[in-house]
Parts: sequence; structure tokens; C-alpha cells
Amino acid sequence: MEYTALSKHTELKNTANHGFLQIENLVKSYATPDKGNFVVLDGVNLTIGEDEYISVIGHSGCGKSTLLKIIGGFEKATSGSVRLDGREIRKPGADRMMVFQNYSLLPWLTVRENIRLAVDEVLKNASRAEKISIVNEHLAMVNLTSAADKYPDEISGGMKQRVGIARALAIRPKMLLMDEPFGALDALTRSKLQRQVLDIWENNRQAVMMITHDVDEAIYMSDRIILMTNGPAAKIGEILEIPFEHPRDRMAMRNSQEYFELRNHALNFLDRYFTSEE
Ligand SMILES: Nc1ncnc2c1ncn2[C@@H]1O[C@H](COP(=O)(O)OP(=O)(O)OP(=O)(O)O)[C@@H](O)[C@H]1O
Repeated sequence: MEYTALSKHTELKNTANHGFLQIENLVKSYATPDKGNFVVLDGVNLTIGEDEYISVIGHSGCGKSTLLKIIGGFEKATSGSVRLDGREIRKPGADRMMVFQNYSLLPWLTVRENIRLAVDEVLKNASRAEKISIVNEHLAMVNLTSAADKYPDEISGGMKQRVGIARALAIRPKMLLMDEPFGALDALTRSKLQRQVLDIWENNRQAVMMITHDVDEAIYMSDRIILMTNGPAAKIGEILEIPFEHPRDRMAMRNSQEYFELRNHALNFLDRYFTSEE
């Protein structure tokens, strides 16, 4: 299969002024009992702007979640540096919130209480009235006001994911880190929630890094797509710039020649790496 070169949209290294999150020469390896040192990420360089929506795509096991966890402060880099707003990331912090695929809600708390707990932990100096107002605002933002007093096992997967997103946004992080946030949802719910997340982001822009396996989702939502090479020792293979203005019209985008080219380019990249492994 021929690999289309979209040079106007791709770059191997960041040269633009996106310096809110700065990742330099990031290496992550694990000591294993049988195979010695196992290198997962081998020299990742990336900078992201404070209001940019970034997606990360790559084959299973290439280290996408590891990258996100290092930015989240849950894993330590073996070498290299990761800075947010000029400060080295060493541990988790309220400036970065994670949204996982498996919801991770506390089952003994209601929807409202799950969001309130995060607000209480992070916004310690806010008054009670302010906290109530923040929780209500974020419940409304994801259309969950009427489900506020239900427990996680009384609501659907899409609703649970909306609680996770509302909880993450309620503490007003500088950066939102999402690990396949729509992966467990049916196609219709997925599409609605993608739109909802974009609506929220467009009204209140912040830095977002989202892992996905879905090229269409990545093109629809992101400003840039990070295409990872296969692991072990994965790196950034290419960065694909998505030129469509926000807010985006999914149907109009999909019918454009440019969308078709971007989609093929990303799929060919993934195919090429997949084939080279065989
Ligand atoms: N604590 C650990 N110890 C040893 N190896 C690990 C550890 N955590 C992750 N790995 C390895 O690092 C590699 C990357 O894992 P990671 O979960 O980041 O990949 P991924 O790209 O997110 O995969 P997927 O798309 O399947 O979720 C895998 O080979 C995994 O087995």
C-alpha cells in the first residue's frame, strides 16, 4: 500500500510555540525478572499548548497509558523531563485530572457525592455555597441534574462516563488526561458524548490529552494527533495537524477531501507499523 505523504500537515518534532506542557527526551523502562531492562518509551519529545486538544494513537502496548500516567504523576520517568507550566511533574496534582475508560466512581456515593468529594478534596478554601454551586454547574454541564441522587449502579455506562468527566472538570484542572474515555460506550452514546465534551471544551478551553484507538474520533476532536511507533522503545512517529476550525461539523468534515486524506494518512501509518512488526 502506498503511503501518502501529507507534508503540509505533519511534523516529526514540535517547532511551534506550544510550550504549556513540555516533554523532553522522555524515557521509561522497567526492570523485568526475565528480559532485563524493558524499554517502553524511548525518547519522547512533545510540547502542548494550554488550550490544545491532543489525541494519542498507537498500537496496543506502545506505551500510551504509560505516557499519560507519567504526565499525571502516577508513574516516574526513567530519564528526561516533563514540565507543566514550567514546573517539573513529580507527583499527581489537582492541576491535572485523569478520566479513565472504566469510570472509577465510588459505588457507595451518589452521582452528586462523587463529584462533591473531588471538589472537597481539591477546592479546600471554597465556601460551602461555592462548592454546591460548582457541583450543580458541572452536573448541568453534562446533563446529569436529574440523575444527581442516583448511585453508579443505577445509571448507564454513558452516564457514568459523564460523571467521571464532570468530576474531572469540576476541580478546574489546567490539563485533562483521558485514557480511552469513550472506549466502552455504544456508537450512539459515544458520538453524543464526544460532542458534549467538545462543547464543554470549546466554551472553556484547556489542555487535553486523550488516548484513543479510533482515528475518526481523533480527527473529529483534536487539534493534533500524536502517532506513536510500535513498542518496545516507542517514540512519536509523526504529529498530524488537524486543520478544521472549532466548532466542527462532523458530517461536513467527513465529506471533505481533506478529511479523507488525513484519515487515510493516519490509517496507513498504523498499517505500516503493524506490517513492519510481522
Ligand atoms: N509496571 C510495569 N512493569 C513492567 N512493564 C509494564 C508496566 N506497566 C506497563 N508495562 C509494559 O509497558 C508497555 C506499555 O504499556 P501501556 O499500558 O502504556 O501501553 P498502551 O499503549 O496504553 O496499550 P493499550 O493500547 O493496550 O492500552 C506494555 O508492554 C506493558 O506490558
